[in-house]
Amino acid sequence: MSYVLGHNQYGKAEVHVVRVFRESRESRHDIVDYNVSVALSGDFADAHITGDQANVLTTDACKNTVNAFAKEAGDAVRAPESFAVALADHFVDDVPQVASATITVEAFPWQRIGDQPHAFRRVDDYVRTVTVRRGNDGDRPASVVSGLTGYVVLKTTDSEFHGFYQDRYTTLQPTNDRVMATAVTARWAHESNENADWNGAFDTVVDALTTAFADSYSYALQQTIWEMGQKALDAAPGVAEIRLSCPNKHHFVIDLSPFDLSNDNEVFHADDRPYGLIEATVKRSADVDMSAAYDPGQAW
Ligand SMILES: O=c1[nH]c(=O)c2[nH]c(=O)[nH]c2[nH]1
Repeated sequence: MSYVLGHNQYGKAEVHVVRVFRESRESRHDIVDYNVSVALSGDFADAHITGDQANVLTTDACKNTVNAFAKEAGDAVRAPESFAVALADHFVDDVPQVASATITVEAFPWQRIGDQPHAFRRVDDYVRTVTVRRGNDGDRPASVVSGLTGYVVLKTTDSEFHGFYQDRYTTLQPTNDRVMATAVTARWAHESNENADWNGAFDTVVDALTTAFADSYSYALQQTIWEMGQKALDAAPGVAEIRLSCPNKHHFVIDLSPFDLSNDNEVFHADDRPYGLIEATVKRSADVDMSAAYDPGQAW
């Protein structure tokens, strides 16, 4: 039998690097905290087929590159998007056998404590995410997808769910007043890989998502994420589409009648599983197809 080697990629995963920006010990410091993964494709078949490693840039060198770029890439390091673009450009432009690079970053947010110049606290509201993909075909500049995951939001009313399809397994009672909660995962694809203010653009989208969740009256989580996606596109003109993935974190009203207590949507069991999983993409037009930008490796 003869077989064919299909898509293959390799690199160092989860290089966790923290960069402190400081002029001196006394100056006001800033930090970024990134978990970076590198995946390279190209002329690497021999490494698999014959065991010849002549073309293999070691994953150890990939790790070293991430760490060195945390210093060398200057202000690009201040945003995970520009850091990932700098890394992708380096691997594709400077390592001849690399045909494409996918850089993914988890950026952990830190907040200054008060106005203290050197002290920070980790903020666990969400983890910011970035995927940058770059091929060596000049017509395909790096694509940039920003995002966040684990952003938990809840509203205590202004949420209804009724009028749904009934079959013989349907037992859910309709409601015109319920808690709605979710942990938002959102990823949005940019039209360009250049932005003078990636961090500001990220904050703009998060603010739009949050405000839309809070302000929209909901007849289903589906309707809410459609609102959230639209508001994000309204706020961020450079975003071509946004993908939302939102678990419905069910809150069930606990029956307190055995204790002669009323419960007018006051005491809930916060269930963790199973959960409804509601997902949607909101695009600027039907023609937008950004699928390759999200692909973890097969599309180039
Ligand atoms: O917002 C909701 N969407 C659903 O599709 C659904 N299904 C369900 O059981 N509860 C809910 N809530």
